[in-house]
Amino acid sequence: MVLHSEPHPRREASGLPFDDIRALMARLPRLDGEAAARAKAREAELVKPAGALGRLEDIAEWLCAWQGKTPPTVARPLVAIFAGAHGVAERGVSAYPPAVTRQMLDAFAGGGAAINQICKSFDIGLKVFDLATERPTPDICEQPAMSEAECAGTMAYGFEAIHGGIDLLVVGEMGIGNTTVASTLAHALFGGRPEDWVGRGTGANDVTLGRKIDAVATAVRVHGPHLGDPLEALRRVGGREFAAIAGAILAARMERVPVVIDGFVATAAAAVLHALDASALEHCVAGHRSAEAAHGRLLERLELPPILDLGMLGEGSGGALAVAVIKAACACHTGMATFAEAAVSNRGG
Ligand SMILES: Cc1cc2ncn([C@H]3O[C@H](COP(=O)(O)O)[C@@H](O)[C@H]3O)c2cc1C
Ligand SMILES: O=C(O)c1cccnc1
Repeated sequence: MVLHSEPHPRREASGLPFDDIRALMARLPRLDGEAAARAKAREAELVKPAGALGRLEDIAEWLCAWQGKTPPTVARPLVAIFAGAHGVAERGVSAYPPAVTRQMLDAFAGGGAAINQICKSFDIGLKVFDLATERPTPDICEQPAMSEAECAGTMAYGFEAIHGGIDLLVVGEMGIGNTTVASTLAHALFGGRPEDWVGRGTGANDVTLGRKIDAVATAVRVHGPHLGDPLEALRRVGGREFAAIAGAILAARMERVPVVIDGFVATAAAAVLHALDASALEHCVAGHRSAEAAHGRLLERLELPPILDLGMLGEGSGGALAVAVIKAACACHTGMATFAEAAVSNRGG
C-alpha cells in the first residue's frame, strides 16, 4: 500500500483555476468504436449460447471500448482511496467521531482494514491519498468548503491516481461525516427534498439522522444562489475527497483508463462531472450499490446500474470487489475458445 499525503493546490497564482477544468471537460475523448465492435464480434464467436455471460459481455465490450484495444487487460487495477476531513462532522452528523478518519488511515497503512483484505484477495493495488485530514474543511453550513484554487488544485491532485501505468481505476473514499456532504451535493445537483438524499451512513440513530437532514437543508440554503454551477457546488458544499475523486475520474477519461465508482460518496463526486457533461461518465461503471438508499436514487439519475449490491459502506470496498467480476469478464473474453477452435457445432438458428 502506498500512502500519499497533503494536497497542494498548485494553481494559487492562476486567476480562474476552474477554467482549466472546464477546458479539459470540453475535450473529453470518446470511446473506440472499432475496438467495441471487434469485442462484440468476438463475444458472438465464443463457445457459449448467445448472451450467456450476461452483463460480463457488456463489461468486456466496455473495457475494450475505453482501453481502445482487444483483448482488454485487467492486469494492473488500482484502488485509490481519497481521505478528507469535514468541519460539518463537528455537528454530530455521524455515528462515529471525526478522529476515526485518521485512525483508519493508520489501519490502511497497517493492512488491517476491509479494503486491504479485498485488494489482497484479488491482487489489486491500493493507494491512499491523505487530503490534509489534519485540517478539516470549514463547515459547509457556514462557509464554502474550499476556495476555487484549492478545489481545482485538489482535483489536479486526484489526477495522480492514474500515474504508474494502471489499466483499471477504482475510486473510493474515507472521511467521517462525508455521507452528509454527499447528500448535500446530491441535493444541490438534483433538487428534491433534503430527506430524499439523506440516510444513516455508518449507522446514525434518529437524532443524528435529524441533524443530517438539518445540515443538508442549511448548507443548500446558505449557498443556494451559487449552486447552479456544478463546480461551484463541489467547492462550496463538497469536500477534498470529492474534488480529488472528480479529478481522478476526469484524468482517467483523458488517458482512457476505465473507472469503477464505489459507493454513495464516490458517486456523488462523479455526479459533479455528469452535471457538467452528461457523457462524462461513459468510461465508468458503478461497482456496487451501497446500503445508503440515496445511492440507488443517484445511480438511477446517472443511469449507472451497479455490478454488485452487497450493502457495503465505502472505503472503495464494493468497487474493489467488483474488480473481481470485471477480471472474470476480461478472462472469459480473452481466454475462451471460439466455436470453431473448440470444434463445437454453432447453432443452426
Ligand atoms: C471504522 C470505519 C471505517 C470506515 N470505512 C468506511 N467508512 C465510511 O463511513 C464514513 C461515512 O459515514 P458517515 O457519514 O456516517 O460518517 C466514510 O468514511 C465512509 O467511507 C467507515 C466508517 C468507520 C466508522
Ligand atoms: O456508500 C457509501 O459510500 C457509504 C455509505 C455509508 C457510509 N459510508 C460510505
